[in-house]
Amino acid sequence: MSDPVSPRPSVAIAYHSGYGHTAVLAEAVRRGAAEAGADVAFVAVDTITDEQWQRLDDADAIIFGSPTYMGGASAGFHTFAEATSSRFVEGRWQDKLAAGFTNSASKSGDKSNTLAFFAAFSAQHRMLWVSLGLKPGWNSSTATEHDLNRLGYWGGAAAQTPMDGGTDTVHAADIATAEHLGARVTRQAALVAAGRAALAATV
Ligand SMILES: Cc1cc2nc3c(=O)[nH]c(=O)nc-3n(C[C@H](O)[C@H](O)[C@H](O)COP(=O)(O)O)c2cc1C
Repeated sequence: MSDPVSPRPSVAIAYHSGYGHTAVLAEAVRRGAAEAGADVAFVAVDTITDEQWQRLDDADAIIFGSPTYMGGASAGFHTFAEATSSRFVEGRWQDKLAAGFTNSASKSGDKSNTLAFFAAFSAQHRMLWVSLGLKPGWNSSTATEHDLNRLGYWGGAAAQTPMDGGTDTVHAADIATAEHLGARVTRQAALVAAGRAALAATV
């Protein structure tokens, strides 16, 4: 993890995307984190390198992303998750912050399962889960599909993209919600680092 007195938290985004939609969201998470002041590592988990594994190990926070395939995270993400088992044994990611995002074709599409998996996976690594931190959008007669968190998730950022649409069809509100997640995790990581530094100064 970064120096506890550093004001610039290190945030890694570890994602899989089969057809590019989730990659658009990952870019949005990256933008939100960078604009909030993070030093961002951007990792496509199906092509992860030794250097990128090191960036994950060094990060203050890791934000996981995957499309929802067959009611859960994709096989590409699961391959990565299983490859982290030595880190799980060693507790190498213990006390890092964690968060997640997903995308699917259906409005629901069982995305909750994917976010719940990310939370369980993070808990196995003894990480600290950061929720989306937004009220639900698009849930009253005056609300619209352009609201942040238009799909009404709490565990993480969720998006819906037509399965036959190009990467330009990822919904602007979902992109903004993903940017929010990146910024929120960055702020929480800065707070935790500051708190740890303050505690360390008292002993
Ligand atoms: C193998 C497979 C399984 C899928 N399963 C689901 C699903 O369970 N629920 C859903 O809503 N969409 C499902 N979809 C649609 C994808 O979630 C959707 O196309 C998504 O935008 C793909 O993201 P990507 O471009 O990052 O791969 C599935 C697509 C594939 C290829």
